[in-house]
Order: sequence, then C-alpha cells, then structure tokens
Amino acid sequence: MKSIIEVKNFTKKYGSFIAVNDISFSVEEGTIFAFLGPNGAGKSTTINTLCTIFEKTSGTLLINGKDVTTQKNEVRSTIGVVFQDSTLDSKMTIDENLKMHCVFYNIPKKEVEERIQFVLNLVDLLDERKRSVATLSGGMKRRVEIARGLIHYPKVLFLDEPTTGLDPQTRAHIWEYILKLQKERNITIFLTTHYMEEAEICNKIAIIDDGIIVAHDTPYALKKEFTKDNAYITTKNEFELEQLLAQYELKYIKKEGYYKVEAEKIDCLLQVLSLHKENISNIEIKKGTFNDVFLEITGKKIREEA
Ligand SMILES: Nc1ncnc2c1ncn2[C@@H]1O[C@H](COP(=O)(O)OP(=O)(O)OP(=O)(O)O)[C@@H](O)[C@H]1O
Repeated sequence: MKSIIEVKNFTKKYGSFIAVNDISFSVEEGTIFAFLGPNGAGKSTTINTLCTIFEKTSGTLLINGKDVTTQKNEVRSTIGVVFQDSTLDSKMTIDENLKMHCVFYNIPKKEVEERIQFVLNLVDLLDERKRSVATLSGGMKRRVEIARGLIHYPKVLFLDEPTTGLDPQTRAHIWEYILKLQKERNITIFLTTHYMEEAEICNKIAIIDDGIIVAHDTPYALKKEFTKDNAYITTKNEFELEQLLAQYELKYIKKEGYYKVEAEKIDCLLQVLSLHKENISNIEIKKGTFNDVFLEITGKKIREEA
C-alpha cells in the first residue's frame, strides 16, 4: 500500500530543548493512524509541523509526496485539520461557517452548494444547516468541524482528540463517521486520542514518549507483545495454591484477597486449577488491555480526561 505520510529523521528543537528527537514513521493511504503519547511527549509539535503550522528543525516530512516545508500550499490543499478547540464562529449558522471556509480554500462559487451538501450529508447534518452554531450540542459542533475539515476534499484528515469531552454515545457516533470516511472515501485519518479503546480501533498506532517513537505497530501486535492475560484466583487454601504455582513455575502476585497469576502457560495453569479445584472460591481470566500496553511502554498512565 502507498505511504501517504512519510516522516524521516524529524527533529524539532525549541531553543536548545529537543521536543522531537529524530523520529521516522509512515502512514499508509486509506488507513486510520493513532498517534499517542503522554503529556508533553511531542504529539502537537509533530502534528503542527505536518500541518505546515510549525517549522521543522531537521528531517523530511512529506504528505502525498509533497514537502511540508517547501510545498506548503500543495500540502494544505491535501489535508483537513480539526483541532481540539472549536474554531467555528458561533454567531453564524452551519451554512455560513462552511461558506466562509469555501472562500478560504478558493472553491469555485458554482461548486460551493454541492460541496456543502456532500460534507453535511457525511455527518448527517444536512437538515440542520440553517441552525446557528451557538444552539448546537458539543457533538454536533464536532461534526460540523469534521464537515468543514472535509470541504476541500482532502486526502488526509488530522483529528486532534476528536471525541474529548463528549459523552459515550456521541463518541460512538463520531466514530461511525470516522470509519465511514475511511471506508467509503478512502480518506487517511491521523488522530490523537487519550481513550485507549479508540486507539484499538485504528489500523496502526505510534506511541511517542519524550520526543522518541517507542512503539509503532498494529493494536493486535502491540497487545501481543506488551500485555499478558492473567488469571485472578481466590482460594480457601493459600498454602496449597502457592505450592502448586511454584511447582508448575507459574509467576504470580499475591494481592489482598486474590492471586494474580500469569495465564501464558495455559497447560500448567489448567493443571494447577484441576489439582486445586476443591479450594477455589472464585476465578476470572482477564485479557490484557491497551492501557496495559501504554503503561508497559511508557511507564506512564495516559491521562483520563483532558
Ligand atoms: N513553544 C515552545 N517553546 C518551548 N517548549 C515547547 C514549546 N512548545 C512545546 N514545548 C515543549 O515541547 C515538548 C513537547 O510538547 P508538545 O506540545 O508537542 O507535546 P504533546 O505530546 O502534544 O503534549 P500534550 O498531550 O500535553 O498536548 C514539551 O516538553 C513542551 O513543554
């Protein structure tokens, strides 16, 4: 598959401080790519440089083969950007906001109506177009912003925390639209999120920490490499369980009221459970989560809320 975003040896310094340190990665066309990292890791710096807002210190950043430093206009016509903070004019209607954006992008007058209908249809807001932005819910505003980001038919859409602050139902809706854009329009989505279950939906994930890419793979591969399934066992006979776990060389941690046992060697675990079955009062097997991946790789928890 063709790489639509290519970043090679990108470094960004603020004075002598290195915010992004020689990172390289690529994003395949038509995929959803999640860029994750703890606070201050270098996400905004990278996105803003890709979007031609910041200047790089060194390296090469290409979007659809165009250089973000020397071919800014070409890059800008290829990308749509939805930042966290709303930049809609709340005194105007949805329609007026979109029309204003058409002017920024020099969209020929005869195409404006068709484009507005097209993008509002994508986010199910066609019937609301005459409403003032001030009267819209947070989720609707975000949908208008996504529609606006698409008005010049970009190949790549950057979404900086598109669902932050929205309730779970609205978040699910926004994701429907994101997936629709990818599937039906082959638009490449580059997003940041701090919701780990959202990262898991993406095709590829890169994790940046202290300005360095520390992991870059599919969610499945990252989970396979960085998480373990565990059995949570409550027993009536701690002495016997500990002896059996030692005998079958199963790693465990004793917690208040239960044992957390690595479930990797499933044959050994089944033997222990079988031999110990009279004493087991509760057992639960838990799969590793993407939160575990993040914690394992960065040693930091992703923030719960922005
Ligand atoms: N204009 C600036 N001058 C000096 N240092 C900066 C500037 N902008 C960002 N930094 C520093 O660069 C590092 C990376 O910042 P950046 O905003 O890219 O991180 P981030 O991953 O987007 O963080 P967050 O999740 O908090 O938005 C941080 O240590 C930040 O303090």
